[in-house]
Amino acid sequence: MQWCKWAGNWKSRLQGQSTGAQEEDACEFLFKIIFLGDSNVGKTCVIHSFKSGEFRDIHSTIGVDFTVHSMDIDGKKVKMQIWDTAGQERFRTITQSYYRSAHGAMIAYDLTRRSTFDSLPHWIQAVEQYGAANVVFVLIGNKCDLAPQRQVLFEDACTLAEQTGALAALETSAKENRNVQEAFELMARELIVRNGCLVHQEVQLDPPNPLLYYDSHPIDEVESLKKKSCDC
Ligand SMILES: Nc1nc2c(ncn2[C@@H]2O[C@H](COP(=O)(O)OP(=O)(O)OP(=O)(O)O)[C@@H](O)[C@H]2O)c(=O)[nH]1
Ligand SMILES: [Mg+2]
Repeated sequence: MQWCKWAGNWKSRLQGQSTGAQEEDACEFLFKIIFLGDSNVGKTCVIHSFKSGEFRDIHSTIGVDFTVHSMDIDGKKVKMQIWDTAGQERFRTITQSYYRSAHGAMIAYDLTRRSTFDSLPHWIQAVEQYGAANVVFVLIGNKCDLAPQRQVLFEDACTLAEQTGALAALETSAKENRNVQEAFELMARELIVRNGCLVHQEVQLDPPNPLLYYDSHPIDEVESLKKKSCDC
């Protein structure tokens, strides 16, 4: 099994205690997450898998889509407002305007297509340029169910994560629903630590193209988050 080499002091961030100030326990959290990456890497499928646990073949995104999914983390209700952007070049100007108020960015590549990994520095730079300061970002190598066609080593993703200050590098499969919940939980835990208590009014709900709202699903224990690479 490959193990993810998290960048930074990830262990303490996954312990749960690091959010332990008593006043936070009563808080609800709302975080805006932007999902970026080249076209066809599987961004929309990963989001759908996160919400429903199911895989569905989906048409290429036009512009930006929006959805909300709730999580329960150590008894705290965390709403993840997810902005799914189109990877196609022709939508870049539109999508960049959605970076501004994001707390976190999931930057995805297709591990069977090297060119999508080579694009990551571009996406990271765009987050730095158009996003707020200190946006938390995670590198997502999707389609790990297609391991025989792999063109990107997991070690390369970990190295890039470390070099660029990413919170982590993970490999996911939207098709087999692997590491998808964990990727979002990792992001949520980090954002709780960094942002503390957020009121809903701080993030405006102004979706350009609303999708469905889904109920919350309890997610797995913290320990399982430490094993976040695919078995592929
Ligand atoms: N084998 C496999 N195929 C996947 C996976 N995730 C997505 N796909 C396929 O990859 C293709 C692209 O998926 P999308 O989710 O539409 O990709 P996207 O990144 O949202 O693309 P844009 O909206 O154009 O930016 C589809 O044919 C999916 O069926 C996965 O985990 N494994
Ligand atoms: Mg899409």
